Formats: sequence, structure tokens, C-alpha cells
Amino acid sequence: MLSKREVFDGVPEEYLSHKERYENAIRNSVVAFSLVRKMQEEGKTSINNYRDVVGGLLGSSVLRDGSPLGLHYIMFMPAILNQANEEQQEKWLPRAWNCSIIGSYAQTELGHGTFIRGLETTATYDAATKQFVLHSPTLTAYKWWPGGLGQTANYCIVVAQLYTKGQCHGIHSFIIQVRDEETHMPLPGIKIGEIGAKLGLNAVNNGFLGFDNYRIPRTNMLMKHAQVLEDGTYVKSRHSKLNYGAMVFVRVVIVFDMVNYLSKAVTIATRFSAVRRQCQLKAGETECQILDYVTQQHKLFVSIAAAHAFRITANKLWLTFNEVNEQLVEGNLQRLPELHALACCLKAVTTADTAACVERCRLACGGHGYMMSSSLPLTYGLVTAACTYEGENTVLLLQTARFLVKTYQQLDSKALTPTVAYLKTAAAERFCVGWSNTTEGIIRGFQVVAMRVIIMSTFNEEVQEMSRTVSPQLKEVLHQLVDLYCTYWALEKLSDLLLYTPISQKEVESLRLRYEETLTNLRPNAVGLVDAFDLRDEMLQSTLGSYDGRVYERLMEEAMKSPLNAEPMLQSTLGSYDGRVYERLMEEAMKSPLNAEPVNYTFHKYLKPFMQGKL
Ligand SMILES: CCCCCCCC/C=C\CCCCCCCCCCCCCCCC(=O)SCCNC(=O)CCNC(=O)[C@H](O)C(C)(C)COP(=O)(O)OP(=O)(O)OC[C@H]1O[C@@H](n2cnc3c(N)ncnc32)[C@H](O)[C@@H]1OP(=O)(O)O
Ligand SMILES: Cc1cc2nc3c(=O)[nH]c(=O)nc-3n(C[C@H](O)[C@H](O)[C@H](O)COP(=O)(O)OP(=O)(O)OC[C@H]3O[C@@H](n4cnc5c(N)ncnc54)[C@H](O)[C@@H]3O)c2cc1C
Repeated sequence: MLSKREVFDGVPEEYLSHKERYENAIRNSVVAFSLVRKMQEEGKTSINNYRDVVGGLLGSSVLRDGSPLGLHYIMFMPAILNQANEEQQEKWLPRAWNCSIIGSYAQTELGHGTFIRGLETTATYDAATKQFVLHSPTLTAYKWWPGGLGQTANYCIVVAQLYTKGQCHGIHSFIIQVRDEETHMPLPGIKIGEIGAKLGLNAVNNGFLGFDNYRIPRTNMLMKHAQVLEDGTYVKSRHSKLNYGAMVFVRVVIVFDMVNYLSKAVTIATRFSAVRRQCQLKAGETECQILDYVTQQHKLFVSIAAAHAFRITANKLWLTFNEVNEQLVEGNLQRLPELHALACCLKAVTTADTAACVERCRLACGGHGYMMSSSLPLTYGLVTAACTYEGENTVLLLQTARFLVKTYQQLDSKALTPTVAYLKTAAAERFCVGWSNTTEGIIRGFQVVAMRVIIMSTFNEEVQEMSRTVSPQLKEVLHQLVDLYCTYWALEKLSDLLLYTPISQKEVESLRLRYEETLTNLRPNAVGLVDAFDLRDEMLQSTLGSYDGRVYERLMEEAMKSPLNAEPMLQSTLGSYDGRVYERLMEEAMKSPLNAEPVNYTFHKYLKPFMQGKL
């Protein structure tokens, strides 16, 4: 439906100013999300299939450089669902759902992003008025980064230190109106604006926000888990980290998002590599498709495999997320640490690997990959942001490491949950079992190393399962992909395998050989494999990756859209298409600098004295 709309045409975004890009993003987002609203009204979408509809829109990157409405769907609504009590949900959700209010999520401050217990914004309860007073005591207390907060949102979830009866109870969430619903003017006591140009996501309208003793009703604290009663009594949550649920949710969503971007980048680079010919293997022969070079296959094929591995893992993570959340509703908090560790690790690994793969896809397209019109630089900008937002990757990996070490220390006393059950066998097998150059052997090796095992074994198990129902030809290709993924990472992480498993030099050599053979075996199906991602040209928005392979024609067409090429190529006053010969002659004449002043100074200095015979 979206691709039929013509609003997305026009001057390429790269040539617009920062302000125009924002205005364009609002126009395009409104078109896109009004379709979601139409689907809601027609009953074609509900909260149950929302993930696919909204995810499809945001994740497809039809909205090329992000959307100022993204946070409304990805964090504002999930935070209300996760942290508001029933009464609050009834009040806020319908308005958010039909977009009569637009929200953002304001947690990070100028001074603190990672260490959220160090946030400085305060929310102090005033029992006399039954209000909270929001205040930013310092410059570093200003909220900094929230998507859509600059000029778009009129509400946001704010995370602040809660004070009641003179005591601090740590960080809690509040729903806060920041702009007038009618005029959109910032409300008194609110200082708000946009944070400026960034490496990417320049359409997202990230904002800053400060409070000057700004008052909100008591009922605007989200009170599903902890409460402040009218007299100021604080009622504790069952678990202090339940309030972090929206962050866990977004980490899960980001894994899905990486699948979209990785599929997109590798589709562009693989299709381009089938069109592009460069160099002769023998003098006089036609030039080779660059896709035939094993080095090019090495750059690209692991991304195809990784896209499948991540999709399968994301689906499994989504199921785990829902399972654990159902248990939380029933009061069972046992698997919360495991879910947190899993979401942290998968968010960090998939964003880091996707960023590396997208950059490799860009390099694989040579000079043309450097063009904005290839879509690859923009895609890299979007993906590398995900390594930082929603928890900086190093910090998230440390959270997983913390959980693994704790679990390992309790190995004998504790019944292990499914995702860490491998720790027991791995601990027992360390150095005891010989190395085997099979997929299962590599996975067992990684279980010992305890890295990437989640993704790898999930990919393998799922493909084994699928193999029962698909054709023998498809089965073979699927197994080649799993093989490629496992051997690729075994070779990349050799130092770990050498440290913790008995892999020998000979086995490493044969692993290398097997990796190259798999690349060669996959080559005939490479284009088919990326076509199978089924990404329409409107989503790819790339001169290099379109289905019809018209790479060079598209590059020239796009170049002609540069404003610098807007002046007619003829550059003639006499030959223009519209025939305005005399008007153009006069217009051009008026551009002469000599016409800028009525009398040139040389008249007075030279000509007049000369004419009067004085020189
Ligand atoms: C209805 C709506 C539906 C929408 C559906 C849409 C679905 C679409 C699906 C798919 C399609 C995909 C397309 C989507 C497109 C996406 C587009 C994305 C657009 C851009 C979005 C950008 C968003 C960015 C937003 C932000 O960045 S918000 C800010 C995020 N900030 C952070 O993440 C901060 C990171 N820091 C932390 O999390 C924590 O501070 C810390 C580092 C984890 C440490 O915490 P803390 O100091 O409080 O605790 P500690 O004392 O260190 O630890 C105490 C113990 O608690 C454990 N712990 C910590 N956190 C948690 C947790 N969350 N859960 C459980 N346990 C936790 C910790 O491990 C310690 O445990 P212990 O046992 O060792 O003591
Ligand atoms: C594009 C984008 C969009 C964003 N959107 C939002 C939003 O909508 N709402 C919102 O609230 N926030 C948002 N953020 C903020 C984001 O969540 C934070 O930037 C992120 O959590 C990292 O925090 P930080 O910037 O304070 O980095 P820092 O924590 O200062 O990290 C700097 C360095 O210090 C290291 N470091 C920090 N702590 C430790 C530690 N304990 N151990 C080891 N190393 C450590 C990190 O690894 C990193 O190398 C966004 C950020 C970006 C880039």
C-alpha cells in the first residue's frame, strides 16, 4: 500500500537541509502510520499482530533515516503496557494507540546513560497537593537523546529519582505532558528542543528536556509495580528490576530489526556483485562477475547465513520473552535474570555483527558502495547506532558475563534453565572430548568456549527440524548455510578454540578448506538466496541492489537529481526548452557584476578626467 503512494518521491533526502529532512520525515511518517490507523479501524490489526505491522513499517526502513514517531510505538506504548496499572492503561493506551497523543521515552541524561541509578532528575512527592514536582537540578540532569522529543512528541515517559517523605526510593517512571495538546507550545516549566545533527537517524528528532519545578498529578507515576499512596507512603515493587521491562522488550525488538538491515545490505551487495564485472582471469576472456571471486564470496555469504541465523534466534527470543512475561504476571520471577542476560547478549552480538557485515557489504561494492544512493552508508549509520542505544554493547555483554559466572559458580547446586544447560556438559567435557570438524563438533567446541552458542545451536536445531519437510535440494542449501556460519566463526575465534579445546593444526587447515568449499558450493544459489529475502525495491531504495540489475542507469539517474546538476545541460540562453530567449538574455545580462552598481568607480577615476582632457 505504501509503495503505491507517491509522497516518497522527490529530491533525495541527502540534498535537503536538517530542517527540511525533519519536515519530510513527519510527512512520510504520517502517511505510513495513518495506514496503520486505517488498518486498526478496519479491524485488520490489533495488539496481537501489532509486532508484524509496526515492525514491518519501522523495520523495513521505508522511512529511510528513521522516524520521529518510532519511539511512540517502540517504547512509549510498551512502557505503559509494562509499567502502568490497569486504570492508567485504560486512561493512556487508547489515546496512544490511536495517536491522539504522541509519546517518547526520556531516560538518558547528559551526564548518565549506562548507570541509570546515577540519574539526577528528581520527582519529589508533595502530599499537600497530591502532586510530584519534577526538577532538573543541574545541566547534566537534562534528558538527552529521546527520539521524537525535539519537536514531535507532546507526552513522554520520564525516568526520575523518586523522593517521598524525605527519602529517595531510586528511579521510577512517570508519564508527563510536555507540550500543549492544542497549540503544541512547550508547557511552562518545560525546557525542550532538538539535540542536533548526528552520524545517522537524522530524521528521528532526538531531543533534550529539562524541568523547572514542574508539577504533575500523583496518578502520573506508573504504578503497576511500585506505588506512592496519597499520604506519600511508598509501596515497594516485588523486584526492583521489573521497571526495566520496556528496555528488555526493546532489546528483543532490536534483534528483529538487525535481521531486516542485514538482509537488506546483503541483498544489495550480492545483486550488485552479480552485475558488476571486473578483471580478466585470462587475457582476452570476458571480464568476471565479481561474485565469482572467492574473496568476494568470503565478504558476502556469511551475511546471508547470519541473516537466517538471527531471524531464527529472534523468533526464539520472542517466545522466551513472552513465556517469561506470562510467568512474571503469575508472580514467578525465577527466569527474569536469564531473560535479561539473553536479551543483553543477543542485542549486543547481533548489532555488532550486523554493523560489521553491513560495512563489509559496502566495501564489497567498491566505490559505488560509497554513494549515498546505494543505501549502504545510511544503513550503516542506522545499524551502528544500535550498538550504543538501549544499552551500550560492552556494558550489556558484561551483564551476560555476570549472569554466566554466577550460574557457573552454582553449577552443582542449581537446576539449570534450558539456555544455560550447556554449561554443565561443557564444564565436564573441557579437554576431555576430542575435536571433531563437523557442525556438531564445532558447536560442542563453542559450548566449551561458551560464545555464540546460542545463536549457532539454535540455527542448527531449527534447520535440522526444517530439513524434514523441505525438498532435498533446499535441505542441501540450508545445511550449507549452517555449515558456513559455524566454520566462519570457528576460524574467526580460533584463539578461543585453541585455548579451550584440543583442536589440532591439521584440523584447522582442513576447516579452512571446508570453508572455501562451502563458499564455492553456495555460489550458484547466491542471488536466489538474497531474492528469497523478498525485499521489494521500494524497501531497498538502492541504485545497486534493485531486482532488475539496472545498476549503471540508476546511478546516472540519481546523479542527475543532484541540485548541482539542476541547471540545464545546454546552458544556453538561446536554446532552452521553453523558448524564453529574450527574457533569458536579459536575466543573464543582469547577472553581470558590472550591473550591480549604476556607475563604476573607473568613470570618476579615469574616464571622466580623460574625457575632460585632464589626463
Ligand atoms: C504495543 C507496542 C508493540 C510494538 C511492537 C513492535 C514490535 C516490532 C517487532 C519487530 C520489528 C523490528 C522493527 C523495529 C524497529 C526498531 C526501531 C528502533 C528505533 C530506535 C529505537 C531507539 C531506542 C533507544 C532507546 C534508548 O536507548 S532508552 C535508554 C536505554 N538505556 C539503557 O539501556 C541503559 C543501560 N543500562 C542498564 O540497563 C542498567 O543500568 C545496567 C547496566 C544493566 C545496570 O543496572 P543497575 O545499575 O540498575 O543494576 P546493577 O546494580 O548493576 O545490577 C543489579 C542486578 O539487576 C540485574 N539487572 C539489571 N538490569 C536488569 C533487567 N533489565 N532485568 C533483570 N535484571 C536486571 C543485574 O544483572 C544485577 O543482577 P545480579 O543478580 O547480578 O545482582
Ligand atoms: C541514536 C540514539 C538514540 C537514543 N535514543 C534514546 C531514547 O530514545 N531515550 C533515551 O533515554 N536514551 C536514548 N539514547 C541513549 C542511549 O541509551 C545511551 O547513549 C546508551 O545507553 C549509552 O549510554 P552513554 O551514552 O551514557 O554511554 P557511556 O555509558 O558514557 O559509555 C561510554 C563508554 O564507557 C563504557 N562504559 C560505561 N560504563 C561502563 C562499565 N560499567 N564498565 C565498562 N565500560 C563502561 C562504555 O562501554 C563506552 O565505551 C539513544 C542513543 C543513541 C545513540
